[in-house]
Amino acid sequence: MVGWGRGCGGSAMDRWQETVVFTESEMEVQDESDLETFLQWAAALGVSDSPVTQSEVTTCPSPFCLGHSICVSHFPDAGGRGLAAVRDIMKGQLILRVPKEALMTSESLRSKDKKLSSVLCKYPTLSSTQVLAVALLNEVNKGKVTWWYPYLKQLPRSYDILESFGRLEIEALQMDEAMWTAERAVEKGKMDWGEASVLMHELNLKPQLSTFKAWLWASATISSRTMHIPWDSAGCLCPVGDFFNYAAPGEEPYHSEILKTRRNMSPLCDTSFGKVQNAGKSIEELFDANAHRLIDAGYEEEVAAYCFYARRNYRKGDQVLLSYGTYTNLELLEHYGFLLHDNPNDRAFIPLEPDMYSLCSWPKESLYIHQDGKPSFALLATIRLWVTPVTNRRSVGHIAYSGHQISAEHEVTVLEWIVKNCGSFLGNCSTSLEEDELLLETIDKIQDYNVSMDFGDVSRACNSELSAFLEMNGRKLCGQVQICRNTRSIHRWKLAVEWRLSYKRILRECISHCNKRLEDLYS
Ligand SMILES: C[S@@+](CC[C@H](N)C(=O)[O-])C[C@H]1O[C@@H](n2cnc3c(N)ncnc32)[C@H](O)[C@@H]1O
Repeated sequence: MVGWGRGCGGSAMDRWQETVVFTESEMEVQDESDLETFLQWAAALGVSDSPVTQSEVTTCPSPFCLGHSICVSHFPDAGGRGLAAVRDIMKGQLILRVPKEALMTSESLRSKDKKLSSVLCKYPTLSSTQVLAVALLNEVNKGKVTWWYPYLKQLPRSYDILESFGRLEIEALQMDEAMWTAERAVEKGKMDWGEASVLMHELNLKPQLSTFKAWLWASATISSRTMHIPWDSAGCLCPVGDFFNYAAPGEEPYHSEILKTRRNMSPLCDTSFGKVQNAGKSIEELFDANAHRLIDAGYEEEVAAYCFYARRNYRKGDQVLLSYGTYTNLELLEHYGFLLHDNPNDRAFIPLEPDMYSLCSWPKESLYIHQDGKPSFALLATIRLWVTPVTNRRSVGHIAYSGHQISAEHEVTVLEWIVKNCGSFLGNCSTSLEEDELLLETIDKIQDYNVSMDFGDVSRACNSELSAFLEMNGRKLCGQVQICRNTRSIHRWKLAVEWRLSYKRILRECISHCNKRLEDLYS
């Protein structure tokens, strides 16, 4: 348990600054009284679902409620701390409003800190995300005296985004594409930190707040919690608004496409999707006008607040969820440090012959397999052309491009090609799908760290992975082992194994999808 202000050595403040950022080996436990203090702080700033001014803020019915719609609650299987409906909520209703004064942005932090502002002016080449990371660490450096203290104490102590993955966790991803994404994220983190180090030194940050670990914390806070604002590409930290856990957006194609194009703007950027024309309307009119909007949330200039709306109906007690955007599981891991076991937007790629990529004009990223195992339109069309003799491709190209099979006989070749390639891809992985399932069970047992256990069931391939992992954490694998207690590291390893397993399951689905189609064609 993280001990706020307890234990010996150093001041309580030093320990807070250390634990808020660095605790890797211990369970995260949020203190209820801190949460209550934070919610009172937020309510005093006008964080509520009521379209009222700060002076009119009403008292909350429960210490963990904000306004009349939501309260902070815990959802162990769906994101941990989150927000629950305290009444039945209708799609489109306003559920939370966070005034601009309560948003933490680079601008708001700079404007109240002359030193930060003057030092930042000397480093105009830093990216807006680097600036926000430095400003955040600078705020943590102030300890209890910062105005943001109640909010900062609510931030997670550590994160599981790819940038924070170690060597073995990266290797556990197994697929080149994912390992490369993780390596790139780590390198980028190191580079960003290196570039900002001089500035942090100039700000006289405490040594523990200038380390790469501290940087990772700030960077992950920004990656997983900021919301889109129009005036700063780093986004803003939105107290209470950042307690909403994620639900994948619905499968409506129009919706998904738009979200996709907006995704690169900022994490949680989906939240400004579909802004309505608000000019000249009163606050009440604006809230009514939003009843039929599609979006979850966005910053609304006219009311100077971040406003959140229910994207569907909720029953009292349900978790109210937010769509941060359309993400594959790898993207969720990269930006948010979690994945969904049933993610409708997940996808898998199989290696194709180099010439196949140039065969059609579709981008490489469009040649994938959907989560339900169906090949994407572009992948299927590409394979249909590929298995066609070169001399015939010109004459049948238009059929392939239109998404139709060229002939039943030809389609058999296409489907057999897919089955064979998915199969050989799975066969080339260092562990099988079944071995990964078994390994996950073992990791679950390790996480139950009160027991000493037998690893007899783990396959040879997974056994070496398990040994390497335990050795890295100072334990030896010899039948019965004492359980390693680096819970964070185990959790990341588990995420990596879950990720590769979900990837392999897509390929297995693809094989059975193609086999079913083949049966139909043979019959
Ligand atoms: C914006 S915060 C949401 C609130 C967060 N649970 C908290 O306690 O502060 C985003 C983080 O919540 C977690 N999260 C959100 N949705 C999740 C989900 N559906 N499943 C698992 N974790 C989720 C992830 O750790 C993610 O990085």
